[in-house]
Amino acid sequence: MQGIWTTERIREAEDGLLAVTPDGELMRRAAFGLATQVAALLAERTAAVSGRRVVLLVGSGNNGGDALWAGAFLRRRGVSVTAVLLSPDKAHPAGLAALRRAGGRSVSTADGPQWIAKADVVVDGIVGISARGSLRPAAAQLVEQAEQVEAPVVAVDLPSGVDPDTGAVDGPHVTATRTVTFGALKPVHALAPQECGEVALVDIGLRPSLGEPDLYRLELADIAGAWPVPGPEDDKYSQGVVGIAAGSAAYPGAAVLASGSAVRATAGMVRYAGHAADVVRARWPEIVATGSVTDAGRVQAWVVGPGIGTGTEGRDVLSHILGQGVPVCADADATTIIARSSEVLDARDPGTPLVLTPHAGEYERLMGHGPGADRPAAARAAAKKYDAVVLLKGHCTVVAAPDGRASVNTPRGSWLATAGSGDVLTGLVGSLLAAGLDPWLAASAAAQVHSLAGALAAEDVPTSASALVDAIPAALRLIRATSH
Ligand SMILES: NC(=O)C1=CN([C@@H]2O[C@H](COP(=O)(O)OP(=O)(O)OC[C@H]3O[C@@H](n4cnc5c(N)ncnc54)[C@H](O)[C@@H]3O)[C@@H](O)[C@H]2O)[C@H](O)CC1
Ligand SMILES: [K+]
Repeated sequence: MQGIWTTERIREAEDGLLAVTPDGELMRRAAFGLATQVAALLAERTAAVSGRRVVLLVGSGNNGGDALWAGAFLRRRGVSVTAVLLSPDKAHPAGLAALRRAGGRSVSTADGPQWIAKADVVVDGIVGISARGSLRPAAAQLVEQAEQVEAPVVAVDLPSGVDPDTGAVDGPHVTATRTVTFGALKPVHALAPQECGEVALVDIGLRPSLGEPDLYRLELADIAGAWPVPGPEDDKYSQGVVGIAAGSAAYPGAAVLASGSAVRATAGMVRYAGHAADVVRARWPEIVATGSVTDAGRVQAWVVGPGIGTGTEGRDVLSHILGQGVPVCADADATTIIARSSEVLDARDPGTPLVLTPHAGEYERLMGHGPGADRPAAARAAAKKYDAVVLLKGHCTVVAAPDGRASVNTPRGSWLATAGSGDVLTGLVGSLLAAGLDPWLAASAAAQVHSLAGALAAEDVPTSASALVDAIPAALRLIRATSH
């Protein structure tokens, strides 16, 4: 799993490391890694490095210092380097001196546009982890000039104008082709993938001083290791039987999608219980379908909610399932029932794992306010309030556990914004809960498989939840291929 640390933790660790590292050494390590990445992009985009033109947008802090030192390193490779100084009198002195010694030039923001217009690559060294609030006018103007030209932007540490700890964007901001970050990933790198572009991590020896991550991102290899694969001694029961309580006679679709997702996700048995039994049975003959949850046989986990309605019958179904003493993934209508009358949760034995999968609107019903800009904090608050794992859906899905663990999913386009996509996700979560995975890991892995299947089903054109279900095996094959 990839570790992600907040800027506060990064700064603490950097201060510790700075105290034991020769003055300026950390910055030169960072800047050398940055220069290497810029040179690689020049070679990629213009088939040459020497003679190409790089423009540095330089703020008044160490982020600007990184950019200036990188400019000095690029000068050694024959690159023409021009630094546009936002605050000439506050630009990093040692970095600026190094750039000038190496034959680079510096200009004021007034001359910025003419140099930016001729750049092959623009380096955004305006602000890094000490950014506060939206970009100040002069910086915003420079960013707007850079966004107007063809040249790709390389962000130093993180794209300026994007909140380093939440990835929130408020006003003009850099959209980078590549972000070169130092020491460790910050939340922005996982929460704002469009603004960061491809993220390159430069090791500056920070990791040993960092301690436990604040956030995690599952790699495909982590999922490969977690996904249940039947062995010789397995049978249809031993891999975990998941029960699906979803849909109604009027709305069988959610039942078909959630059940289908569970069938595709694992080889274990899937039971369905509800009024859509005939439709589900016809579509998925593998499924043992009954008309009511009280008739359903033993399961190791339940999925409940999509299409069950929010009336007394839906509530009775939810209450019955919560009292079965097995992990439950409550989604859609079940979320609304819990938000309206949380005493329904009293049916749950303490310690019975519960996973809630709200989108922003359902989150608002659960919490009385929207998730806001800091989505890991929002998911953690809901996880604590409901003593449940909370999978907060969004472009970047965040999964938080009551113990504070939080993971950020890797979005792969927005193809999942299609009707029924949530039903497919909840079937995936339930299958992994039935297989006995830690509920936070189950929800985190399901979110990743869901987004991977979405990308595979879409192949860059709109897709549908049914196609998403059919793409689950391809997603799992891709994941398993990473572990060989
Ligand atoms: N510590 C190290 O040696 C290393 C640091 N690295 C790089 O340093 C930056 C963090 O540098 P810092 O000096 O703390 O601040 P910044 O350069 O990020 O920005 C502060 C600077 O920007 C101005 N500012 C703040 N908010 C805004 C805004 N909204 N609009 C415009 N300007 C803003 C503020 O006034 C300050 O002057 C880190 O990101 C790395 O790039 C490397 O990691 C190497 C080791
Ligand atoms: K930056």
